[in-house]
Amino acid sequence: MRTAPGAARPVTPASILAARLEDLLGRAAGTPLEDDLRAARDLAVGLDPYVESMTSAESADLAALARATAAYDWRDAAGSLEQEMLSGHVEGRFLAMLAHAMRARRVLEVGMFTGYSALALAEALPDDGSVVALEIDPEVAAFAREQFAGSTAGRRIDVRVGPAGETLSALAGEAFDLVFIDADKAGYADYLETILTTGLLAPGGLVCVDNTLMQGQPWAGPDTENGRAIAAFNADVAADPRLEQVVVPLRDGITLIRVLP
Ligand SMILES: C[S@@+](CC[C@H](N)C(=O)[O-])C[C@H]1O[C@@H](n2cnc3c(N)ncnc32)[C@H](O)[C@@H]1O
Repeated sequence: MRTAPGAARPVTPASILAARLEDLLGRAAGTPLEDDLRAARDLAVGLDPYVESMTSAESADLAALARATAAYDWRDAAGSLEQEMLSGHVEGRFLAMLAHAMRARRVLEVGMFTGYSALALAEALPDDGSVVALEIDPEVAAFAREQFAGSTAGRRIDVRVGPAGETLSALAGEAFDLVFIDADKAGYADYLETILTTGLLAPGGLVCVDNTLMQGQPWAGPDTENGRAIAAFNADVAADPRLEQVVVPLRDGITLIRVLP
């Protein structure tokens, strides 16, 4: 279901919970549960705004990119693109913080959409750093390139258009300090395996994988294709003796993965 410009729907476990509690509170008006439900609603509804307000602000370039993405009518776009795909302020700051902490120079993104996370990462790199951003959809890649052209750090982003399975193979021989996987969920397992086994991850490098909570579907349903893909991916990573990982419950979940020495 693609929303009208500006009217984003809840797509994270916390925002879905908040919307459900809001609905329950409306239905419980005048009952003995009303006060307790209001307290639960306030806790859930206030979480994201509080986290946002206590996180360093996004750059003017990122704010403009987010505004342009929200203003665009994705109902006309091919495929299943929608404004809710954009990672946004807090996740962008989180990725940038990781890039800074690691002193990353080379970053790889699998699944760029309109370029929010690519630009957030590019802003965190030194002048000679670069982000290689993979995207299958040529129209959204053109949208992102336009945004990058009007930004300060956009020149550090190298966009490669095509199916990630193919563009990853073409990158063989290059090594990246930080890899962000955020494309089709059914492809995650293959992307991670390719990255781990073809030298794309530099020694000491980190892989970040987005949407690993998938709106709560792996533990609370409903049963969807994406939910099943993420549940299987998470279980495989958890059982992989080569890896150490932590699932960070930020937005829709980000798993950080490193290869054990
Ligand atoms: C969740 S969005 C990425 C959001 C982006 N990282 C951000 O933070 O704003 C997923 C993107 O992956 C792209 N994608 C889906 N399947 C792909 C594939 N096989 N190869 C490359 N990109 C793919 C989609 O077109 C979409 O733009």
